[in-house]
Amino acid sequence: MNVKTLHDKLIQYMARCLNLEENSFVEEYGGTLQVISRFNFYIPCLYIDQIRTSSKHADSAAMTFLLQDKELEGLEFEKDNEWFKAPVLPHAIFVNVGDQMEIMSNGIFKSAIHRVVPNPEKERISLPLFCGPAQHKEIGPLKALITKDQPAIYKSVKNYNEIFFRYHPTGIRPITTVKMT
Ligand SMILES: O=C(O)CCC(=O)C(=O)O
Ligand SMILES: [Fe+2]
Repeated sequence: MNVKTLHDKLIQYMARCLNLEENSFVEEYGGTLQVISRFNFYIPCLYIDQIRTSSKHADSAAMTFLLQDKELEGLEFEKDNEWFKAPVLPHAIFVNVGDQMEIMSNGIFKSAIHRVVPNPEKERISLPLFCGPAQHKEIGPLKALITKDQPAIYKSVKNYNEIFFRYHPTGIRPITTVKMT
């Protein structure tokens, strides 16, 4: 199964979980899936507290597929102000919800806040695939998820990656800048 097939299946199931027509998210993407891959190589590092704090983020993508280091843990997720370690599961693909899925689902699927804790002695690698709509496509909360009781909480956006990389280094959580006021 290739990445597009896996990705599209997953967002079809996610649409069905919300009682939506199964292609609702696929159609919001406008027919193009953009996949950006990155190879993360973490050198041994003693500045554990600084890196732990500065690496906190949620991904800009809609969905991230992440292949983690086969031996070394390091990834942690935040829930209710507590941090939880992602286990080392060789060859497993971790799936994260990113900001663009939070926007399209009108806040129902929350983007996962995570961070990486460096190891003082060993190198670590990871390979994320950031999947989302093409950047020229405007996306927003799906119409079927906007009601009188639950109005749109996010604005429609284009090129969210640009917004993300403008705000992320400043410490402002990028998704908060596209909230309805
Ligand atoms: O290295 C990891 O396990 C996570 C990397 C990550 O969160 C990212 O590249 O956005
Ligand atoms: Fe990430």
